[in-house]
Amino acid sequence: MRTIQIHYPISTATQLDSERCVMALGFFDGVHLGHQKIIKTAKRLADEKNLKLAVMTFSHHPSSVIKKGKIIKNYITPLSVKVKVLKQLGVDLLYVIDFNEEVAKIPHHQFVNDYLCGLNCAHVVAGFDYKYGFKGKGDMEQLSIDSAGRFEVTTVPKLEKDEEKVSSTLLRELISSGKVEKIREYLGRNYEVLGEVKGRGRTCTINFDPDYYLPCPGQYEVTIMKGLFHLKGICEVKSVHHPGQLMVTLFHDQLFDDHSNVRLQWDNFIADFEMDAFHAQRDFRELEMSI
Ligand SMILES: Cc1cc2nc3c(=O)[nH]c(=O)nc-3n(C[C@H](O)[C@H](O)[C@H](O)COP(=O)(O)O)c2cc1C
Ligand SMILES: Nc1ncnc2c1ncn2[C@@H]1O[C@H](COP(=O)(O)OP(=O)(O)OP(=O)(O)O)[C@@H](O)[C@H]1O
Repeated sequence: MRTIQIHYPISTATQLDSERCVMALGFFDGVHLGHQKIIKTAKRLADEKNLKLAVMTFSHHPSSVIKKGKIIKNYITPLSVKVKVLKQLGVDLLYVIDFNEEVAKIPHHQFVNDYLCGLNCAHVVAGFDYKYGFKGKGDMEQLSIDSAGRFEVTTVPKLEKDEEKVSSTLLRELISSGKVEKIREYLGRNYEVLGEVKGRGRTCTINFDPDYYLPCPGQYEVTIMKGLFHLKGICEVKSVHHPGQLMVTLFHDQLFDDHSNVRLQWDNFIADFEMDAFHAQRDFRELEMSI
């Protein structure tokens, strides 16, 4: 997969270097099951048309520039992780737009001209609620008008679960309320943080990208994974903590080399420190016995 950073204004060189493609549009934080539906739809079309599969996303969430509603600064999948997941989904070209105030002011028709037609799109795929262009004035109906027949448009209908849109917002609400065990139902995988382990024996430190969106403070049952090694433990998320670092107490000695790359999987919220928010999926006493 080729990753192409795009700074404003988009350069003619980038446009001339582009390859004919089917392009999926969105921020894709988490690359949840709704996002996967967009990307898989685009991949099916790309395979049928023998074109490259492209994804266009942003370096950081538009809310941090537009400052409308909640400003999203931490991510379920920081960009480096999003790149890994998109590559696994078979994406050939990843366009990462440096979303800043100038980009936010691009009118919808100019965005289509310069960033979609300009990057050789034969077919554009996005979800039912995708917005683009200054003030978010462009929507999927407008996209067909703005295309002016230069590319085809596929709108993917809403993927719901329990009559609710599967969304990054919903995932953030689950994570920030400690309901990490429910993430899998919306993400298609458990919530995890990629990082480096330091220390041996029963306690270790995990260093990771500080851009990750962390669960609410409390104690969590976690699994540290490296290849076939899966080690269970307890991780404390403190309200004031070293950004990008977590301590884990393991049930068994770990012998990973320092700075080994590991995955920290969030299994279960056990309790917050006052023990008044307690909803472990397993009996806490049973868990205590196993430590
Ligand atoms: C080039 C471009 C410019 C945009 N400018 C704005 C903007 O000025 N205001 C806005 O609210 N959304 C803008 N958006 C849409 C945002 O990317 C984002 O989808 C929207 O703000 C939030 O949408 P959502 O909360 O419905 O997902 C722009 C999108 C693109 C691609
Ligand atoms: N549940 C869903 N069903 C269909 N399309 C979706 C769904 N969720 C997101 N999409 C589409 O996926 C692309 C990425 O959207 P975006 O990154 O805004 O995801 P989101 O989950 O809606 O995020 P947020 O909750 O922060 O608004 C867009 O084209 C959007 O329309």
